[in-house]
Amino acid sequence: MPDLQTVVDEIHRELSPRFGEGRVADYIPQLARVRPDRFGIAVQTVDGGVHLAGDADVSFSIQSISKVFTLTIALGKLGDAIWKRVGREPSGTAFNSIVQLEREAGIPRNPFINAGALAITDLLLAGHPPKAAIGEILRFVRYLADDEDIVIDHEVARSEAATGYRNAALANFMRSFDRLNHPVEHVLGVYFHQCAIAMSCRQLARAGLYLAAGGSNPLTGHRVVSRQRARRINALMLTCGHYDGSGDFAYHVGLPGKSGVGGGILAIAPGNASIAVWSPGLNDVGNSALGTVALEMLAARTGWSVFGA
Ligand SMILES: NC(=O)CC[C@H](N)C(=O)O
Repeated sequence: MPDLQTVVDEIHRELSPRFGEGRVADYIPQLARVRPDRFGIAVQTVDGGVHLAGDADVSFSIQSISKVFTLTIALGKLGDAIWKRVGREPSGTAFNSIVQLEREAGIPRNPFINAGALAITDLLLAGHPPKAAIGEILRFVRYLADDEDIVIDHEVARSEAATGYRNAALANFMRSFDRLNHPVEHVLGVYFHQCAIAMSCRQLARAGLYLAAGGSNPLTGHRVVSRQRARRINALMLTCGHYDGSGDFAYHVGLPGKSGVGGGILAIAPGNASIAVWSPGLNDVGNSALGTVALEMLAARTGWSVFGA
């Protein structure tokens, strides 16, 4: 096993001529104006090592990566009952697709596509006004990362709401099948705020550590979920975490991962490390283009692919 800091530095150096590749999300101005040549990587190992390169301490919009954290909260509250509301199969469709919802009676394929995340957010609203649900999600992320400085970018949340016609359509459609218990505006409000959480690669890698370390955070000693639950969340990330690019991500990288349209990816090397990369340029399916390449290089050089070294 080569020295991890050397590996991370080499990936950063070798990719630097390609910084800016892909297409930055432009559906809201706050994402459209992010510099496309940003690149950060953070590797947080289960034994406490942290290896950073590039813009690893610059905050970005975690967007759909938040779906891992809301799924974890929902499982903690309701356990396997959540699977009545959302499936566990890859969708093979875009993250914001509506087509399967009609055929499948308003039950989204998995918790990582938008429709599935909205169903999970609806569950988190039980007994809470939207503000409290948002507070709970933020507190949980801070607890995971052991960092009270993580905040929500309210400008991003407002812009998401102003342009969120697709998400509103998905939520209304599910509501028409009686698959949401709370008002559509409440579900959307919470969802837009969870997407607007801003974190750096360093913070994100720390927040994901419980998934790499059998459900507890070895830095804080906190048990977050059971070993079995951590394994299962990783399985969902592997099969569904990159939408209709999940098969390709598994093929090239071989790690459970969750992408966000802000250009971040959280990847888990079970037993070894939690990894966050950020490069805002996206590929055709809306996943970070260079982020995926960086993780492919990391997995190849460390032998961390779950399919074998
Ligand atoms: N892929 C993503 O990161 C999607 C999140 C984005 N806020 C949306 O709901 O469309």
